[in-house]
Amino acid sequence: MKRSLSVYSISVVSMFAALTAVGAFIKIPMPVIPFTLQILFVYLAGALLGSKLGAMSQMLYIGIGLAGLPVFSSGGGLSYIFQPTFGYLIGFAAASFVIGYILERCNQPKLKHFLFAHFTGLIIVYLFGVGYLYLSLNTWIGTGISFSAAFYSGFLLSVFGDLLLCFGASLLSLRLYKSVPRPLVNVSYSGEAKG
Ligand SMILES: O=C(O)CCCC[C@@H]1SC[C@@H]2NC(=O)N[C@@H]21
Repeated sequence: MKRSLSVYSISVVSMFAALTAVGAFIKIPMPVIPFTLQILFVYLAGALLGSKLGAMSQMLYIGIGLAGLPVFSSGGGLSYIFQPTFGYLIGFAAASFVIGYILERCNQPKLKHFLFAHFTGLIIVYLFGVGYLYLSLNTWIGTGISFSAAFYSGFLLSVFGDLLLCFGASLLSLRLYKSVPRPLVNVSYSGEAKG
């Protein structure tokens, strides 16, 4: 069966790309890496849109930013791939995919499933983020940083806030999960699933 993206799924993918951009504007400046709300929408995209569309929303977000719109926490443009925070953005796409993938394997996900999926997503975001931060600062940026300093500024300073968001996103997903028609790829705009 050929699966096509419905107007509804294109709309929700675009909406989550836009919400992640809003999350980038809500930020608390910190040394090296700002604290932002982007990860909240990564959690929700994976949980509510599923693996493919969740990842698509984040890839759309990255694409819009690389195309030049200033939707990232420090602007946008193709050269953003050289920013030390670019690894987190790659992590967003990977994390939303994995969150959706985990939840697609649960028949009726409960709070513990959302918590587990979102926590896994958090680990993925930080693996990409801290790895890229360390690599970029020690190569093309040339500032030179020890791994413990990268771990401190790229993980420790923000992870507690992201754990709170993980909990909040899990509660919210539990409430909203049933109201999102599934599978989203072949749902018409009226919300009816096509055979
Ligand atoms: O340049 C960007 O737009 C990406 C910023 C990434 C910020 C990361 S996401 C995980 C961690 N939690 C935060 O609040 N900030 C960092």
